[in-house]
Amino acid sequence: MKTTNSDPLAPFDAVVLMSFGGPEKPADVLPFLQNVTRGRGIPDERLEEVGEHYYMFGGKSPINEQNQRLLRALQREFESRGIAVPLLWGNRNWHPYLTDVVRKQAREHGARKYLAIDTSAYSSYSSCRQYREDFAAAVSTLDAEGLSVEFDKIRQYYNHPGFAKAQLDCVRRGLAELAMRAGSLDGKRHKILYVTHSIPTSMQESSQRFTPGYAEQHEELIAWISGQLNESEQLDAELVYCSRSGSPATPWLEPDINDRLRELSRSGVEAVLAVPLGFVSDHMEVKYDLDTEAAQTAREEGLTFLRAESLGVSPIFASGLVDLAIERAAQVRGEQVESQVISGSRPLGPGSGACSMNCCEGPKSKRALPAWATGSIPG
Ligand SMILES: CC1=C(CCC(=O)O)c2cc3nc(cc4[nH]c(cc5[nH]c(cc1n2)c(C)c5CCC(=O)O)c(CCC(=O)O)c4C)C(CCC(=O)O)=C3C
Ligand SMILES: [Fe+2]
Repeated sequence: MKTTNSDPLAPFDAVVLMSFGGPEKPADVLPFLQNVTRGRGIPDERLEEVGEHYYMFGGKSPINEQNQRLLRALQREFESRGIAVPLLWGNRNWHPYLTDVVRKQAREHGARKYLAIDTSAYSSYSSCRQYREDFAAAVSTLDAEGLSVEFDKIRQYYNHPGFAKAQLDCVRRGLAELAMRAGSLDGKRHKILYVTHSIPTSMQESSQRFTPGYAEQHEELIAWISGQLNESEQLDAELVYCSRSGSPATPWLEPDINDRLRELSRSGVEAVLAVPLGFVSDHMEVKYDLDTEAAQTAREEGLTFLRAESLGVSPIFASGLVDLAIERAAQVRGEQVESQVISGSRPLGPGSGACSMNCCEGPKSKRALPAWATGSIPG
């Protein structure tokens, strides 16, 4: 992206890669799960079950190492563009916590204005607004300690060309592998399942009040990817969900990938390429819910199951994130910026790089929380 400013990230004093966080060792698992589910009404049985997923992988989530790799990729991208702003890493649910990282930076370097790059591409309470609540909590905790800080964040980036092209690459490589294994691709026997994290249908509804909703954003990206694939790469594709939690009485987005695999197998499908579209790297959901559980379901059904790579530290993805940070900084400086989006999509928000003030409203219990309204463009 072209910029006339000598510091393309001005007025920000630091950039923070903001993520979910995950346990490092078995003793971390329970306190981590308690952090995640505080006030969220998740049944104890579900917590025990999810705890088992972590113990199965030695009590260590893959997410922190993935974030450290992404951090290094972003740092390299900063260096190649001559960006000297410090790059930090903070989490919502585990060390290093956002508030601790920002406190240190504010104390030691006087940094006040932070721009967050978060690891969620789509709009929803869990993937957008909850991060803004984290910023609000950090602001108020640090304010009480006499430290004044401010946050802004890049927009949700499901329709940014960097993210989208990096996903397309993963799909293409997955299809090539499927073609190699099966001899060739076959529209009748092979299928693409795009997989994302399920959310309660109430959360889906609140995600679509001002912008295309969580599910619709995935559908837009899937349509774009399908349009980019060659004729020889065309397979039927659909969106399915994983990682449902909460009470069975609460409706969540469906179909679940396991249910869909069983149906597909019974309708004559022989091989499936699962694309983890909702995850930017190999999180526990990818390692357990897809590579372990869904792979097992497929085996039981006699289906060939291939999992496309997740983005990880794809250079197109990392460089896209830096473009998004530059875009946001320019908007905050009041410059006219053209938001880059894939064809058939439009930027979120009326001229704002971020979600609108009232988007992605959370459950009633959380509504009183101040969400740091980046861009603060109402509605
Ligand atoms: C949309 C979405 C994303 C994608 C956007 C983003 O990345 O932010 C995401 C990411 C993640 N979710 C993660 C882990 C968990 N999510 C849980 C629970 C929940 N997730 C939800 C939604 C999402 N979650 C929801 C609606 C709940 C129910 C409770 C509530 O309403 O808040 C629970 C509690 C147990 C359970 O019920 O499963 C755990 C342990 C990890 C870390 C994985 C690792 O360790 O690698 C990551 C990256
Ligand atoms: Fe989650």
